[in-house]
Amino acid sequence: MDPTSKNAAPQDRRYAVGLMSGTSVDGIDAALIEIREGAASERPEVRLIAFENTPYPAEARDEIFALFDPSRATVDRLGLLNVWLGELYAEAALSVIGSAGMAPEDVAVIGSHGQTIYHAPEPQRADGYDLRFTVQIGEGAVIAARTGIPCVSDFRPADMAEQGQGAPLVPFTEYLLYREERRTLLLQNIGGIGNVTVLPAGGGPERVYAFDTGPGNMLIDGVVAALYPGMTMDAGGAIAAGGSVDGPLLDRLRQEPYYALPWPKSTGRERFGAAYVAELLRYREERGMSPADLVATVTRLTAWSIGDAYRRWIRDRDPAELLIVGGGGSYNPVLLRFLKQEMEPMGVRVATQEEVGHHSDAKEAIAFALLADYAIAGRPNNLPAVTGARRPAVLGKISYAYRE
Ligand SMILES: Nc1ncnc2c1ncn2[C@@H]1O[C@H](COP(=O)(O)OP(=O)(O)OP(=O)(O)O)[C@@H](O)[C@H]1O
Ligand SMILES: CC(=O)N[C@H]1[C@@H]2OC[C@@H](O2)[C@@H](O)[C@@H]1O[C@H](C)C(=O)O
Repeated sequence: MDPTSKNAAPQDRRYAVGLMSGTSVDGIDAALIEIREGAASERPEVRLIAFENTPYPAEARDEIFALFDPSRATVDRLGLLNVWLGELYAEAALSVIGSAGMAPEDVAVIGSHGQTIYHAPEPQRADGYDLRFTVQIGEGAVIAARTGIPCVSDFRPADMAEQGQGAPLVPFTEYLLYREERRTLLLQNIGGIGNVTVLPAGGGPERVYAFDTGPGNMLIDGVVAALYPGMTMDAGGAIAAGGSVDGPLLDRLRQEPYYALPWPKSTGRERFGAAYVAELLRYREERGMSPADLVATVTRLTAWSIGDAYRRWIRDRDPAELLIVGGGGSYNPVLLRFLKQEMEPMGVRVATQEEVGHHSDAKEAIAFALLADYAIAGRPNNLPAVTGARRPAVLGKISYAYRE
């Protein structure tokens, strides 16, 4: 094929960087991957070459949290943080490339998820239009300018423009990379929010579905940060291990209407953020509950919500053999123990990404590298069955770099 033709196949072997900064705002994940076209280009082969996590500077982290409150997210602050994060993301990309002894010229594309500041996937009626929007910041033009590498960013709006939820996007790459002929797999990410992807045995892309199960670490982190000054997470589940689950509170929390909503559905801080945590803290004070008991209870709730999602929406249609847990929650042994107690009686084995030969932390960054690789080639990279979009779309906005 003429390599200059518009339809030229992408280079056989290429390198891409993926940047992810998730809803828990713990930092920037950067993955450098090698992509090779698989047989008949059906399944790309991906190899992780380098991975780094750079914590956000405290100042930037504080500003991100401040802007989660829409009344404080004025255009001047949002505009500034957008380019500020662009600088931080560019540094993270250059650093992971350097760590592998490679140069920016070796890398074909950067895919940057950005920082979600606000997500409003349900249509809002205005002027006769049904409007959905989502705000991810971290300016792609800055990333491209600093690195000299084309950057694909802002992936979600193109899916929403087709009436999709704009989330979750990672199932597209999970389908490419994990699907099996004989086993139905559940891929459960426990980040800030929890989300599950169902890959039915031997099924095509139209059989995949995925949705947010509810809180991931968001409630655990929120409660810990409020009750244990200086801490941002329940590292190793140490606090939950010393507490007991409060049955009446757990029962009450299970009534949250989100769990009973049918998919497609997605959620975020708007539902399980500061206001929700403030209510939990009030309840604890009124009842004189110990801090550790509250942490244990929200840990149990998080595991329950994952089991509940399987019981309610998945088990009857796609009985699964294995649930693979990824995201920071897989480093919390108490959460994992509770999750096993939920899933194993239903015949689903629980394993971590590491236990099946992958990397929990790098998974989403790898996904955005691969999504960018599709975007830059003009190939559709959403799963309409998953997001609810009415048709496939090419997600991501491209900022080209000027190369001398
Ligand atoms: N050693 C650990 N012990 C307990 N919890 C941990 C540990 N390491 C990470 N976590 C939890 O994982 C969270 C970060 O998870 P992750 O990086 O997967 O989230 P994210 O990518 O920001 O979120 P999302 O996937 O929802 O966008 C931390 O905030 C913390 O709650
Ligand atoms: C709007 C947004 O940032 N959503 C995140 C969030 O964090 C987990 C879950 O909620 C998922 O829907 C999504 O991220 C991943 C990367 C996704 O789109 O697949």
